[in-house]
Amino acid sequence: MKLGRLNHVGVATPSIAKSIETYRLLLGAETIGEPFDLPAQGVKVCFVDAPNTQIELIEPYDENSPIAGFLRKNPAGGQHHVCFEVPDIHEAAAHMKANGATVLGEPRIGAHGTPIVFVHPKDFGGMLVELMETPKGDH
Ligand SMILES: CC[C@@H](C(=O)O)C(=O)SCCNC(=O)CCNC(=O)[C@H](O)C(C)(C)COP(=O)(O)OP(=O)(O)OC[C@H]1O[C@@H](n2cnc3c(N)ncnc32)[C@H](O)[C@@H]1OP(=O)(O)O
Ligand SMILES: [Co+2]
Repeated sequence: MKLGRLNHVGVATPSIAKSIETYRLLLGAETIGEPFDLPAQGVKVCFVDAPNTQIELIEPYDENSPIAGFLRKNPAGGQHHVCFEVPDIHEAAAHMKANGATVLGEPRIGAHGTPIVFVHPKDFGGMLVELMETPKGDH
């Protein structure tokens, strides 16, 4: 297991459109991608570029979204997860499990087109962690 760079901070929002306005107005964000749907992950997604990482705005795709419960508890939205890159997702998931952490499901393809997996917030002091395999060529 080798900890890689902070790829993104996931921020749940009831409205990506409204959040984009806020990031432009209050933070001066200039490079903001086009929002897109990821039905397989139950979210709509939009990336806001910061110089050293990205903010991943996520809005529920439908009522079965994994972030629906979070938004019921936090109706205005909020910081939802942090995503660290790892060289090998299967090795990282096995390492987590071997050390007693709760890996949520099997690796699947995430918003950057590489495999991701989530680790339960109880294993990280209340912070939901996403692991993402470093895209080929970024090593
Ligand atoms: C865009 C695609 C992809 C990418 O490529 O980047 C993504 O980022 S997708 C992001 C959305 N997908 C996921 O979050 C998938 C993994 N998440 C889950 O499996 C669940 O959300 C969860 C973490 C297991 C929580 O399940 P849920 O049923 O929503 O919550 P509970 O109500 O049962 O809560 C249990 C417990 O956990 C606390 N909690 C819930 N969400 C978070 C969170 N984001 N951060 C911190 N803590 C969280 C919740 O408050 C409960 O705590 P207690 O009340 O103390 O038990
Ligand atoms: Co994410």
